[in-house]
Amino acid sequence: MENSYEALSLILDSITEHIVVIDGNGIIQYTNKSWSEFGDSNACAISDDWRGVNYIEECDKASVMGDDFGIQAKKGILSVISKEAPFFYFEYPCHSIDEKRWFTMRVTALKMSNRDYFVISHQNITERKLAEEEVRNLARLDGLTDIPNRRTFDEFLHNEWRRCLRLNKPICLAIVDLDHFKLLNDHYGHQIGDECLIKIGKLLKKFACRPGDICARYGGEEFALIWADTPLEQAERLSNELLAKIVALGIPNERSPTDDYLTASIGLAMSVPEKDSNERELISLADSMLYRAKESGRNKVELFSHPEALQR
Ligand SMILES: Nc1nc2c(ncn2[C@@H]2O[C@H](COP(=O)(O)OP(=O)(O)OP(=O)(O)O)[C@@H](O)[C@H]2O)c(=O)[nH]1
Repeated sequence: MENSYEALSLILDSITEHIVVIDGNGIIQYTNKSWSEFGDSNACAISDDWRGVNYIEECDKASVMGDDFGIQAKKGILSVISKEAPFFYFEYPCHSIDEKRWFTMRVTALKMSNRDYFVISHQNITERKLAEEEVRNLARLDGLTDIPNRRTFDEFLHNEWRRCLRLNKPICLAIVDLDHFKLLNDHYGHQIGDECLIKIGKLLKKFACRPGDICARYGGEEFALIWADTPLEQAERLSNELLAKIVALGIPNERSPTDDYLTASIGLAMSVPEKDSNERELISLADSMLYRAKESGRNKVELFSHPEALQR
């Protein structure tokens, strides 16, 4: 095969990685075709007129415009130029208006004609990132109802508890347990039971809309909702609304001794987290309120809050 500059340049132009070579001062010496094409399609001014452009300064410009990855890229390039690191590698998001995208950036040193150069290559890793995101989502969600699972719920509550502690804000937890669900399962079959759980999951999603909210499948026919930074009266109103919506689904449960249609009971608890307290107290309070709701007739909300929290 021909061993010429032209042949090597054609080879570099044929690969999908975006490659740019800079000198020790950051001045661009070479770019391959993929690099220029990517620049063109993303309206980068330096894509075709790159001669004399300082790549490191371009990273600076990106960071001034709020791109933290520009700062990381610059640090990485400088660490290889100063021989502090043998190479630099990082993954960064670079989303366009209509598409999620991720890239890797790799910086390696290159000695040519006794001069130091640095090869910076960018590779599109969007496919891998989307697959990883999908796996992460599957691990976070309950397989039947497609809402967060117990593990996600526990993590979320732990974080929200600490956030509300820092901000001195109230946090509410509602444990929602379907009434006489065993009778529904036994009478109509497990598959119909599953369909009910899916409907309840869909409904719960509508009750967890803000960033501090979550709904989750807590156990078999038990669900949970967290409403962070929410006063008890508002959580009580939401809980009652949820019970009414469950009845309005009109799911028959004719063997139930308490109602002809599927209902639920809710144990609701509110707390304003304090130092040395933890979220387990809130869970056990909501649990005991749920027990009370079941004991006192079902299809109702029982609530608890620390008396001092009520005064805030
Ligand atoms: N179809 C279906 N049923 C489930 C699932 N997980 C739990 N269950 C059923 O939920 C029922 C829960 O029964 P219990 O704990 O006795 O509660 P309950 O009948 O709702 O009675 P109360 O809570 O006292 O009103 C059991 O029959 C479980 O088999 C599931 O994934 N699918």
